[in-house]
Amino acid sequence: MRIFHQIPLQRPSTPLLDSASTPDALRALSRAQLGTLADELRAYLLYSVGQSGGHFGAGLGVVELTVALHYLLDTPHDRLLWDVGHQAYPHKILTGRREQMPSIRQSGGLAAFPARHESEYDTFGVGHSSTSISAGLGMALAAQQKGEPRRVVSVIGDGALTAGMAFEALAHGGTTRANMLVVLNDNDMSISQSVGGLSNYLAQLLSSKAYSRMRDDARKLLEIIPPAAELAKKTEEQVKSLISPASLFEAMGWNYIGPIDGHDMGQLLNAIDTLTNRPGPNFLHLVTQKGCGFQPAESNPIKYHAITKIDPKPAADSAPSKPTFSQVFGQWALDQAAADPRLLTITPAMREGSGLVAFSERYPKRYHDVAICEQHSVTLAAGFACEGLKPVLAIYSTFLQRGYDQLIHDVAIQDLDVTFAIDRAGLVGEDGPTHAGVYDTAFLRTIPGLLIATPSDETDARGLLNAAYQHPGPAAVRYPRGAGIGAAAGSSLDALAVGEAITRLSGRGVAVLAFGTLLHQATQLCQARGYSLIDMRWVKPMDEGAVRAAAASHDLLVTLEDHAQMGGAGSAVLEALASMNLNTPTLVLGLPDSYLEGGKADAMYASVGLDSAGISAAIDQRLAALSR
Ligand SMILES: Cc1ncc(C[n+]2csc(CCOP(=O)(O)OP(=O)(O)O)c2C)c(N)n1
Ligand SMILES: CC(=O)[C@@H](O)[C@H](O)COP(=O)(O)O
Ligand SMILES: [Mg+2]
Repeated sequence: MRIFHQIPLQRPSTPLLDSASTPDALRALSRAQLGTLADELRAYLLYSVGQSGGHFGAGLGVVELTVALHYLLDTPHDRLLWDVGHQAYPHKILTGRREQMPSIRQSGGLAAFPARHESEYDTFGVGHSSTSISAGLGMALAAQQKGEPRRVVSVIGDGALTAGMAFEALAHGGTTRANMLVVLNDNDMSISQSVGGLSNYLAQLLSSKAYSRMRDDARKLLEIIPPAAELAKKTEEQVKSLISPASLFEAMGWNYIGPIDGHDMGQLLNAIDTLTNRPGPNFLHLVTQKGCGFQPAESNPIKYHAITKIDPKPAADSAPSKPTFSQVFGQWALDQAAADPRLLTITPAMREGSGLVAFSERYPKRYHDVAICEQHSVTLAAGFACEGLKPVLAIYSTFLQRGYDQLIHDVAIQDLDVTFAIDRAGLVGEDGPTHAGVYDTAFLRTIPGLLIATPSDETDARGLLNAAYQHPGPAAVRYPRGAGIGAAAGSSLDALAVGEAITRLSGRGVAVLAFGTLLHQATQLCQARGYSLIDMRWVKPMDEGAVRAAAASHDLLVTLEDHAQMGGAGSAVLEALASMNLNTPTLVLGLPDSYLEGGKADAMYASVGLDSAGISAAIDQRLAALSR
């Protein structure tokens, strides 16, 4: 295998890859050519992610696997599913999208993850983890019911396998006769280091005698396994007797083979050929390296989970960057933890993104990475709260969707003291619709007793985190990806008053009621036109006094939020007005009832009229309509 030390800035020469522009063309190559093809694919992947930015280490780790799967399967007739989909760049390159790769994650470009509308080779849309076994099983059982001969392969990482949903699917699949192969891509990494009992268990499988024997003896056998289907059964038994320890997966009804080296093309081809031609549920355990073939990513897979695009001429002295909301939260957690020994933090596998690296180092015993287990993270917090501790769950808005029942049933009904630090609220940009945090206000505000705060800047983020934390029941603070306006967050542990809005500008005619950081898109307009600007701060409890006063003294109310228009804070204002029997005209500005493809977040907001110009135009239009 060729090892790279730098990301090529020039398009590499890839003659074999050029000739394999579709899976059909790939399948015309000889087995002996596949190693070279993998090297070229890796070179192109490095180049194209350098041009576009995006998910990086995971794709590098499945280059050989991707080649082997498309070589052996009759894709797209046979179904190939990628869990999460952040490792699917090599798959996109091999399935006719190579020339578009530099556009991935950009407006009008390729989607960040497999997407059914993008290609017939993308059999299942993803972004969130741990869905591939369930969806693959559904496809395999459908093929059975329809009497269609079809192979189904789901590729899942060791991180994604930690989720309960993956185990629900394994438990079901093992009891069926579905013709399906699950490939476990075990690189001992999630975004951070893999954690938990499953990770320990997989490590045990690797260090078992059987694996050592495989490395010493069975490699030769695997290399000579005849691929023909009629010999599959026999060779499989031979392989199993040599390299398969009794495993949890076997106990669940899966025919487990492995672990084998996921970068060894010969072993991969033989094992996949054998197992995709064997009826019933099969499970292949691969050992791979995240970032494989790119030395800096091999040494630091956390840093290279995803990268920004390579700037060929980086600015000499760029201004110091503003802290992100995640960093503001991380600093707040450190400060609050120093003041209150009851505080602990929980993350479902998003330590880096949530700003908790320093906390995990400073307070290792009060820090809990529960792996990709959002449901568990919510109920775990409930358990801590029952014992008088003060759990703070840092969770992305989009991933909290997974823990909705737990939030209602385990936390809110029991009025437990859990603080939800909801990161990535609003549009997240390049990751696109699967990761948009634009539904949380709607699904949270229907839950009795749960407080919801929407800071407009860093200072308020801190003050509202303090308020949520000091509130003796469940409370959520939602804030967006990236940095805000750069307001000083300070070091105060003082709470902002619960349910109190603040008037930022007092004016006439129009009152903008803003929830969250989009407030700043309206500031200039309000100043220029003499409108009122009210920072609502809380969706729940809503400051009804402020709404009533604004309604009484303005001709038009405008609500503004980085959330779905339907069911969001604007809807809450409309409900408040109705309950107060007020009928002041109200314009609700939020995200439309559609899925927005990924791009730069600012441009995405602008495209739906949620930038200064769009807000101004919408207000003018409504004022004109009112004056008719
Ligand atoms: C439900 C859900 N929670 C969290 C994430 C964020 N996330 C994306 S990739 C990833 C790590 C996945 O690890 P693994 O499946 O082992 O793949 P690897 O990156 O190691 O190849 C996480 C936590 C997600 N996409 N979906
Ligand atoms: C695939 C996935 O879910 C994560 O890798 C996600 O892309 C991280 O997003 P942030 O960059 O916002 O942390
Ligand atoms: Mg992994």
